[in-house]
Order: sequence, then C-alpha cells, then structure tokens
Amino acid sequence: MTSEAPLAAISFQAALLDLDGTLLDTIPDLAAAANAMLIELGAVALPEADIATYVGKGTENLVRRCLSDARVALPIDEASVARALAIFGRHYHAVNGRAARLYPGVVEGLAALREQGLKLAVVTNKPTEFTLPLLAHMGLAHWFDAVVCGDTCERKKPDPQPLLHACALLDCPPQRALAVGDSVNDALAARAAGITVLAVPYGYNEGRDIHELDIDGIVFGIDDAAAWAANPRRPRKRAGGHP
Ligand SMILES: O=C(O)COP(=O)(O)O
Ligand SMILES: [Mg+2]
Repeated sequence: MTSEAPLAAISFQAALLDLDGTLLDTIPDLAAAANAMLIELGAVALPEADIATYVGKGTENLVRRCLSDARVALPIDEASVARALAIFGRHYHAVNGRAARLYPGVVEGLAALREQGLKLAVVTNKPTEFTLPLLAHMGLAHWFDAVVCGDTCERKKPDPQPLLHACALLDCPPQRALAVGDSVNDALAARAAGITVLAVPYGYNEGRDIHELDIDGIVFGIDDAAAWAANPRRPRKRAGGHP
C-alpha cells in the first residue's frame, strides 16, 4: 500500500470547522484583551507568543493561564477568576475582530465545500457572546448552517459532545462528517466522536507540534481540506501514530 492510498470513498455530508487558529487568526485581539486585563489587575503584559499557547480550551482556561503566568503574583481563587473573566470579557468585546485575519484559502475552501454539497458548521470553544459578533464582523456568518460554541453544550472540546451536537443539528451521521481544526482539542474530540479529522499547521495547538496529533491528515488550509474531502488520502505513516 502506498503512503497516500485513497481511502474507501467516503462521501462527506458536513464539514465541522474550528474557529481560532483554523479559520481566523485571533491572537492579536485575544492577547490585547488578556494584557489589558492583566494591567488592570496590577500585573504586566505577557508576550503574545505565550498567550497564543493558552488558546484552545476556551476563555476561562485562557484567563486562568494568564493569571497563573503573571509576573506579579495574582490571586486565583474562584471569586478572583470570575472578576478577571469579567474584565477580560469587557476588553475582548471592545477589540474582538479588530486585528483578526482570515487565513489564506478560507473563503475559497468554504465555497468549494459548499459546491461539493456539504453543510458547514463552526465548532469552537470560544463562548457564544464573542463568536457570533466575530463571525458577523469577518463576513463569515452566512456560510454556516450551525454554530456550536464553547458554552452551547455542557462540555467543550476535547469532549466529543460539541461535534456530535453539530452533527445532530446538520442531520449528518458522525461517520459522514469531516472536522478540520488546529489543535489537540479538535483531534481528541473528533476521534472520540468517530469523525474523520484533518489539522492545519498554522494554528496554535497549545504550542505543540501538530505531527504529534492522531489525525487523518494535515492540510494547508480550508481550500486544501476541500480538495481532501473530494479525494480523501490516507495520512503518511508515522512511527507509533494512527495507521
Ligand atoms: O476559545 C478557544 O480557546 C479556542 O477556540 P477554538 O475552539 O475555536 O480553537
Ligand atoms: Mg482552534
């Protein structure tokens, strides 16, 4: 068998797309809000590259990681975290989308997936209050048949629940869905849901190499993911990895 043998033809019915690090580079706005929060709490700003590694498990995790990493000791009891979250939210609402950028190939890829007859959903760990205005601001909202956010279900990715919820909303069996993400949270959630999953190499993945992920392939953008969906290929073999 060659390393790029075609898979037994799956005809995909839906694409479930991660947001931060997959469709949009949101780090400048997230870092600006996180640093404004830290400064308001009497700490100093953190490097944007460090903050980028805290993105992927939702806003509360980002805020907690910033508080514990602050160069000035900050309280991390529940009341202090809740206060910090409210401060972060105020700042993020003020800048959400300001410096965010679509990655190359996103619009072309969404159009190509649609042309192949797939329904499209966003499945993000970002809370609804930030996700919906951001999709509207970036001109992306009209592409999606469903949007599942970090607070839509009881549990977030890496739990499979949000991806399975998106499948239910789109009336798509998990075996006929294709997830595309940038992080271990997308990979684990999709595997647990029995959903084929691809990863893009330009996202955040909590600072780790995406070659460590158990996924069905690496694609270089949503346009490449659409090409993969039309002609699925087996991933190259990796030592100890998924076959
Ligand atoms: O809010 C986050 O931590 C990341 O969101 P994502 O699931 O769109 O990558
Ligand atoms: Mg992501």
